[in-house]
This record gives sequence, C-alpha cells and structure tokens, in this order.
Amino acid sequence: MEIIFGRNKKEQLEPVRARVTGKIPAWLQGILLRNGPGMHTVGETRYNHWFDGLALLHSFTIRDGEVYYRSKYLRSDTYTANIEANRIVVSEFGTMAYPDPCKNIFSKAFSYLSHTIPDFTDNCLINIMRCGEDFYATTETSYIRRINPQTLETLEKVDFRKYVAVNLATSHPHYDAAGNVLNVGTSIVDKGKTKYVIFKIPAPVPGGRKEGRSPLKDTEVFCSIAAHSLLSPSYYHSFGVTENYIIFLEQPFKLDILKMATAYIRGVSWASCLAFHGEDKTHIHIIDRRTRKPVPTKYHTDPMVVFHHVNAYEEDGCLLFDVITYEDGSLYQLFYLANLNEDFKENSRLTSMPTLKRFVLPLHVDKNAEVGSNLIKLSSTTARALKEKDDQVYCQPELLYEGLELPHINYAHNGQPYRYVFAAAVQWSPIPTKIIKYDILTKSFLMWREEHCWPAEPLFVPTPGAKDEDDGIILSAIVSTDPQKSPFLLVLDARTFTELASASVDVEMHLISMGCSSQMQAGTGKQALPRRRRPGLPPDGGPKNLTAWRLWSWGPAPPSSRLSPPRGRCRRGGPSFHFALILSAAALSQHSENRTHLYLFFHFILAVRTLLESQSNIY
Ligand SMILES: CC1=C(/C=C/C(C)=C/C=C/C(C)=C/C=O)C(C)(C)CCC1
Ligand SMILES: [Fe+2]
Repeated sequence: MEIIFGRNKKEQLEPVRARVTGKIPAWLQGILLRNGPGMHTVGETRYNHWFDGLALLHSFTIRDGEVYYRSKYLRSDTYTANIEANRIVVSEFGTMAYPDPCKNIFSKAFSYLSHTIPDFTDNCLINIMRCGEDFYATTETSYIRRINPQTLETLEKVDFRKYVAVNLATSHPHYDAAGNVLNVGTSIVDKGKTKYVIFKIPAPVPGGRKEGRSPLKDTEVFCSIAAHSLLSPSYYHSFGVTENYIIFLEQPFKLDILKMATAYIRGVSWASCLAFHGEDKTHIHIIDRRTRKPVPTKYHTDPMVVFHHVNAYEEDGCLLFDVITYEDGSLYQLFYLANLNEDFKENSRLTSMPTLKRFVLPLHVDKNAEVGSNLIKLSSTTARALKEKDDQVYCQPELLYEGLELPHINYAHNGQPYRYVFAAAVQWSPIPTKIIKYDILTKSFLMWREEHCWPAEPLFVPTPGAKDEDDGIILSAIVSTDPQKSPFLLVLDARTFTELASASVDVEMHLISMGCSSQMQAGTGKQALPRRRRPGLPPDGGPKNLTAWRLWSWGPAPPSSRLSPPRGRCRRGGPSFHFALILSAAALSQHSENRTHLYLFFHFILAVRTLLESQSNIY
C-alpha cells in the first residue's frame, strides 16, 4: 500500500518505450496527459492527505502502434519552495504548513492575517484543462499552471482572480464544440457577498484579431448564483451542462469560512473546515444559458454529496441530469495517508456506496398543478418531481447503478441524450478494481478486471467518423499491487470491452486509481501525427490534436493535521507570540453562537489585514 500511495515517485524525464502486446488501432495517435499526486514526503516532513501530494505529470505518446511514457513533477511555486526549504512550507488540503517559524511578532501577525483569506497553493495536481492551444494543470484553488504537453515543462502561473473574482474553481470545466470553456468558482465574502460564479473562457478565433493572445485574458463572468449562506458556501467538484441550461448543486457539504480564516492559527487543515450538514437540503440551481439567469422555479432534493456529474440533457420539457451520489461527505476522509496502509481495506470503508442517480426536473411548472402531484410524465424514468408551494419542486431521483465512480462519457454526447457511462467500478472501498461500461437504456453492464490491478478512470476516444456512441476505444492507466507486474496502459474496445492492447512500462508509476481524468480532445488521424525529431524517440513538438486526461483521487482523520515545525532553535511560538485578535477570532469561531458578531469580527480582521498589507514593506 505504501508503495502505491505514500512513496515518492521518481520522474521519468526521458521517454521510455512501452512493451506493446496486442494491437493499438492505427488511427489512435496523440498524447494522453495525466496528472496526480506523486510526492508525499519532503525532507523529514510528510503530508497528511493523499490529495496534498506534489503534482506529477505523465504523458503517453501514442504513434503508429507504439507508446512512449514520460513523467515530470510540476514545477509549481509550491514545489520549488518546498524543495528549496527541504520541508513542506505550503499548506495543502489536508496539511497546514508553517513557513516562517523564526519570524518576529509583526511578521507572524501578518502571516496569520494573510491566512484569513489565504493565498492557496498552486500545486495543480487534479486535472489538465485545455484553453485554445494551451494546456493547464489545475487544482481547486484559483491557480492554474500552463504546461508544455510535449515536454511536460511547467510554464506560467495563472491566477483566475486576475480575470474573475473567484477564490476557488473546479477542476472539471466543460467545453463546447467551438472550444469555449465553461467553469464555476466560488467568490468568498467579496463586497459583502459569497457567490458561485460561472465563467467562460472564450475559444480563440482562428485568424482573428486575438490570435496568439491567451484566451484567459478574455475570461468573462457568465452569471453568478448567490450562496445560501455568506460564511458557509458549498463545496463542489463538478457541475452539469445541457444545450440551454447549467446545473449547479448547492449541496450541504460546506466550507466554513470562519473556520478557514482561523485554521492557520488553530493549527488545523483546510480539510477540517469542510463538513456535511445532514439537516440541510440540496438546492438544485438551474441557469438558462440564453438569459444567463436562474430559472424561477426553486428545485431541491434530500441532503447528498456529489463529486461527479456524469451528463445532462433536455427531453420533452424536462431537464435530466445524472450524478454519482453519496449519503455524506466522508469520502475525502478515507484518503488520509495514515489510513492508506496495510489495513487499508478496514480503514477505508465507505459509509455509503457511490450511486449513479438520475434527476428529472420539469422546466415549466404548471401553476395550476396540485401541490404534491408528480410533474414528470416521461415513461423512460421513475424519477419524480413533486410540486410544492411557492414555486418549489422537490426532486426524487431514479437509482440507476450502485458502485461506480470516476465516470466518463463519449464527450460528443455531453449535454445531449446519451446511453453509456464508462467508469471505475467500486464496492465498499473507494479504490476501484474494475472498469465498467454501464448501459442506461438496458440497465446492463460490461466489466473489465484483472487480478491485483487498480485501474484509473477510463477515458473514451471515438473512432474517426464514428456514428455509434460506443464506437471507439477505452484508455486506462493501470497500476498493480503485484510487484512483479509493471504498470500499463490498457486499450479496450469500447463496444465489446475486450482488450485490444496493453502497453507496459518498467517504471514506477503512481496510483491514479481514484483519479478524475478528463478527455480534452482525441488525437486521431494522421494530421495529428507528431513530427519525429530523432528516430525511436517521441517528439517534443508537433501534435495539435491531443487527448489529455488527469488522474485521481480519495480514511478517519489522523490525530492532527498540523504539520510540526522543523526541529531546531526556533520553534513556532506559543500563545504569547500570537496576535491577540486572531486568537479571539479562533476562540469565537469555535464557541460563539452569534454568527453576526463573528461576521463583523471577520470584517474587522480583514480591515486590519488590509492595513497591514499596505504597510507590508516594513516587515
Ligand atoms: C487546497 C484547498 C482545497 C483543495 C482541494 C482538493 C485538492 C481537492 C481534491 C479533490 C479530488 C482529487 C477529488 C477527486 O474526486 C479546497 C478544499 C478546495 C479549499 C481550500 C484549499
Ligand atoms: Fe474529479
């Protein structure tokens, strides 16, 4: 287990040629990009959570039936700062780090204050996003890092906040046929409001005035949704789109902003500020893409937690959307490294099975319909939507399949009617051992499995000119718990789920099992062929048509998520060193019932912080 989760992985800077068995379809050409955590120990310090690990980028270059593999750590500012200090100095999801234990009282105070609304990490380890011709490694903070998809070099750091007021943003954007990118982020207590902001990065126009300029510069706010609570916005990991609508779930899995503002001084991680509120409902926000406004009906459902939207579409005046649901927010708890050991199976038991559910919402609610009546008349589903008073609708989903995660579809069907879900099959453990093709129409499935093998999220690549939804191949990177078996790239026929080929590489590959991977664009056809620079080696330049995917994903929490300061003369100070204001804020946020006072107090802290910032040259 340690080998798979916790041990630092070596980079494979020189491309290695894989041993291919079977036959890779000649049309499959391009680069498959992947991302995930590769390093969990720096010097003598160790991260607490698997999601904290430093991003390791991977690529599989597929050309003329051959496969080359390489990997490189993302040279994020976080990576550089950690490596230079030879310890973890930047806080991550499950680990709070203290960079400057030797600072004087003023700089400590400043450091605490700047953690009220912190500058989060740029360790972009979750996904790869495509924007025009540019590729970015992404996480869920406001930072993304451009990368060179051929060499895996790290390029500039981009802060979404430069273009749109978001502190957090998902790693699962959507793309339309023209290449526009749509994403959602959270704007925390900005001008007295907390909002979910849907933003659009327009596709560059070929030959247009803007050619060569980063599309990010043209990022625009598409619309925003006011959060139900100013200080507890929902956490979300993805969202859904159809041709005319955007689906955003405001779920009762919430970030506590006051806890976050005081986490640094309390020595707890960001993860500890995230909690499931089983007493609240899940609000389903629907935005009309034509008017850029929420539809007037207020939809809601029972409390649940969703990480992955599968797909959504419109049919006969209804909006259908499929998501993988949990009964609580404990999934992220399972990925504390302390639990990912030999007793992993016992420690990492899910409290609820990841379940594929279909929600169906009536787009136009008949004002005269009786309260309590079911507004869904579609014969294809058992999902219901019950009319309530005051334009409210309570949605009851149809259960489609229990035990799958990391869903993928043929992205040509995104927002459109579709039939197949490709996913990792999981039971009571969040680590998948099988790949599944689930047929929504017949409710039947096909599985691929091999002993000791842990597959990553399956990625669908369509055959050029394909007409059928499942005419294509499935790619998945597989690691094995059997030390005798090398990691390999699996190629399946998506229709029959039979193995077409596998390409094994004798390198240490990190686990990508619970990955969130996403396809950017299939590299198909000869025009996508990279030019050879040296015979036998994959090129560093060339292909424009790339398939990119990132990888990922998911124990009880360790006793403390605080990272101890380094041993030495200068330990982090006790309370006497702490700035009185912040201490009181911490105390208040834990004990006070009166959130209004806290809110005012929070603003006071922000004001002091702003003042200190303006004086920051004195520190
Ligand atoms: C650092 C940081 C965050 C990081 C979250 C991460 C890293 C989530 C990873 C999720 C994955 C991999 C899910 C797969 O299904 C938050 C909580 C957004 C906010 C505070 C700062
Ligand atoms: Fe994901």
